[in-house]
Amino acid sequence: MTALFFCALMQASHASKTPEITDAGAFLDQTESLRIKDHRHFAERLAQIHRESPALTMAEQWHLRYLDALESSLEGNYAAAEKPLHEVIDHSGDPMLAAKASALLMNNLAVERRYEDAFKLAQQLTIDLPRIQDKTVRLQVLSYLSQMLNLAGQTDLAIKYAHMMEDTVPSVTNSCYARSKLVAALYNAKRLTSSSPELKQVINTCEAAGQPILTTTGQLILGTLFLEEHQPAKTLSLLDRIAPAIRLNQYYPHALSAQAQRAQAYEQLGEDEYARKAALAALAMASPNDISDYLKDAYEVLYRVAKRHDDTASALVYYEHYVAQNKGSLDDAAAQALAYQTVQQRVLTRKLETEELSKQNSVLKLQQALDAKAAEASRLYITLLIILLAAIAFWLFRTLHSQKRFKRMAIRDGLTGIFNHQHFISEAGRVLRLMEKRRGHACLMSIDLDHFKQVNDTHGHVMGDAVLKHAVAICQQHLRPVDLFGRLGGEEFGILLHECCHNQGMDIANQIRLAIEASPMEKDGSAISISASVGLAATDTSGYELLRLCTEADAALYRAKRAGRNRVIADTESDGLLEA
Ligand SMILES: Nc1nc2c(ncn2[C@@H]2O[C@H](COP(=O)(O)OP(=O)(O)OP(=O)(O)O)[C@@H](O)[C@H]2O)c(=O)[nH]1
Repeated sequence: MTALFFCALMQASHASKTPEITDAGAFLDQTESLRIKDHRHFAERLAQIHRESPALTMAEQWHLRYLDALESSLEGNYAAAEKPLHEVIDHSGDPMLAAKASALLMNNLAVERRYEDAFKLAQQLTIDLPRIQDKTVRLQVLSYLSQMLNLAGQTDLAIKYAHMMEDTVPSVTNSCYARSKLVAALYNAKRLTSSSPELKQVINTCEAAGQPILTTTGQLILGTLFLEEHQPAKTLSLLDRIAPAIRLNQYYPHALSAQAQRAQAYEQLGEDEYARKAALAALAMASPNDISDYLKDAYEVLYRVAKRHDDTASALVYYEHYVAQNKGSLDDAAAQALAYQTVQQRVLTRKLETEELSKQNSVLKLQQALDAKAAEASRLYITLLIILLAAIAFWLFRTLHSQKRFKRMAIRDGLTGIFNHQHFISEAGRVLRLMEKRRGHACLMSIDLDHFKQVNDTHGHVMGDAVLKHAVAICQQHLRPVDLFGRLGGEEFGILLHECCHNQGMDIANQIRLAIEASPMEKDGSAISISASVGLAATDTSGYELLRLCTEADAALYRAKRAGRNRVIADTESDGLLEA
């Protein structure tokens, strides 16, 4: 019975005049709108546009090619339609036209029983569906999809697409198309009874929409349901009522279906002779190689009637035909279902492969992201480590520098850089103990600049500092690294000469004094004369005790001052003072 809906879109044509082609695009659109309503007029207009060959844009040329393919399809010449439809799909560059071409090609392929190719297109159209925004095209695609899925036994999907059709373009005609697909799917799903509201709706809507073929299709389904519900009288009454419309429509599947139903109804009523005649009338309509459910029903009726009347030979022949039709019909259904499953399986496999690839891709991406993060973290750690090491190094440097500074501050005089008093005394004590052990000699000098107060008073304190540094530098020129040199306070300095006896000490002290005297301080082109008094004590005359050496050197210095300054005086054991 599904076949009733299949390719049932052609309607008896009405003669009408063809206008002149002024706007080719509009002319093509109007022509397309006639494709179902008025096939003859549609064909005439196509012939006209080819005859008059108006100048067409590229888009119009593609549209015309599609309409030519549509015409071939409506004429049943599916082979002629296939190539142009493929060209429109692949090269027109117009997604809506390509969608219409795909839907039409899918329908043609199904009619030719090339189910696998048809379902491949159905699969693609299902994917493209959300992008098909043009409502008319969408309606057309949904209609073909519902039909295809119904063929494949996917009735739930077929019902879903039929509902979507009704929502797409609300109009009586579209409602008729949508409800036809819905009823076909519901019937196939065995969800219809003779009292189902959907059935009444489709008959009434299609009648109101002026769609006689679809109206009759609905009515024939009702007839079949009456038969399934064992109400043959109702079937016959219905068939009588719609007979004029069937004759007028001249639609072969309807005529065949009606005849087969009539045979079944008579058989159910026990009217075997009427049943036999009706079944033979059905067979008479068919071509020798036709395979259909209606022929199967007719042969079944003939077989049972012959059997009941003990016409075994005829019964056997009819039974063979019945089996052939049944097998053909079952084979066709099986081929449809198998093709659908094959395409679905391929799609599923591709999907799984894609998912697997995308999973692998995700893992790779994740890995890359992790690697990048790890590299970033490593860079961060390295940077932090470098900063930390730099901070530690800086801290160490600062600490060592500070320690060095503090150490220096602890042992050196801030102005002159030589040992301070405390460190000089401690070092001098150590060296004297060493000398005492080795039985070596050392000399302790106490040096004091003369009249230094006057330098400060005359030239200022800053100049006084410069003179102090100048005097220290002169002294250092006469000392060895092993000798100790310290500032004992103010303008007074101490020197401990290492491995040095009394006489050597006197010589060095004198050299220093003379050098100071001979090196006046330069200031603004004039010279500031300086001199120093020196007191000397030596271990070979005063022993190794530091306190005694200091006391004696100081006493000698005091005497040098009193004796007139700028001189060296040594304390001796015998005669007290010895002036150099
Ligand atoms: N510019 C400067 N002056 C200092 C420093 N320490 C001490 N003095 C000064 O040195 C002077 C020492 O003076 P005095 O003790 O009277 O001795 P003097 O003037 O050298 O006289 P005599 O020692 O008797 O020859 C004082 O004026 C101190 O202020 C210093 O670090 N810098």
